[in-house]
Amino acid sequence: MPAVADTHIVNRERVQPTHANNYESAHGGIVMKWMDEIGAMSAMRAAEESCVTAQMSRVDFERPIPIGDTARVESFAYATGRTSVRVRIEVAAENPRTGETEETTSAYATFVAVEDGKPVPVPELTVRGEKCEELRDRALAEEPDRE
Ligand SMILES: CCCCCCCCCCCCCCCC(=O)SCCNC(=O)CCNC(=O)[C@H](O)C(C)(C)COP(=O)(O)OP(=O)(O)OC[C@H]1O[C@@H](n2cnc3c(N)ncnc32)[C@H](O)[C@@H]1OP(=O)(O)O
Repeated sequence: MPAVADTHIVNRERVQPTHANNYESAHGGIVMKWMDEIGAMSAMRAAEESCVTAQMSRVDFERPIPIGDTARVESFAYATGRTSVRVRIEVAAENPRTGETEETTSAYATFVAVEDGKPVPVPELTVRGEKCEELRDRALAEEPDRE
């Protein structure tokens, strides 16, 4: 049975001029693509199945990520439904020389486990350890209302 900690994924992308908007920082659509990809990996760990993106909500672009910085994209699954997995995704700009970070972007996303394009049940997500419980509880408390 997968646990929240098993779904934690971190990836880094160096922001290159080809990723940029007209303001010398990462294009929002590119950041969202990175978030979608890493979030999907967390969902797949939780679902033990292939997953597709059903919803990306409350994408907050709080700070830009300048060209030359590293985008550190981090995600974890915090809840499951019958066939869906809910994932928290956070991005920080990281100075590659010092490792100093600043939070820039975040979102909540729902992925659905599929087989041949049809939703399939996911296992229960367990939570072990105080830190994971805290992350799960905060995501549940702060996630946007679901319809
Ligand atoms: C060789 C190996 C390679 C491995 C490689 C690994 C690499 C790893 C990197 C991959 C990285 C990819 C990352 C990009 C991922 C994409 O880009 S996926 C492409 C974009 N997404 C799509 O095309 C999905 C299109 N939508 C659909 O196909 C269908 O709407 C869905 C999502 C399958 C749902 O089907 P449906 O028939 O509506 O399902 P339904 O039975 O009504 O509901 C099923 C569940 O979905 C939920 N749901 C449905 N719609 C929504 C919604 N809009 N919002 C929230 N929840 C919803 C329901 O609440 C329900 O949840 P549960 O109560 O079961 O938990």
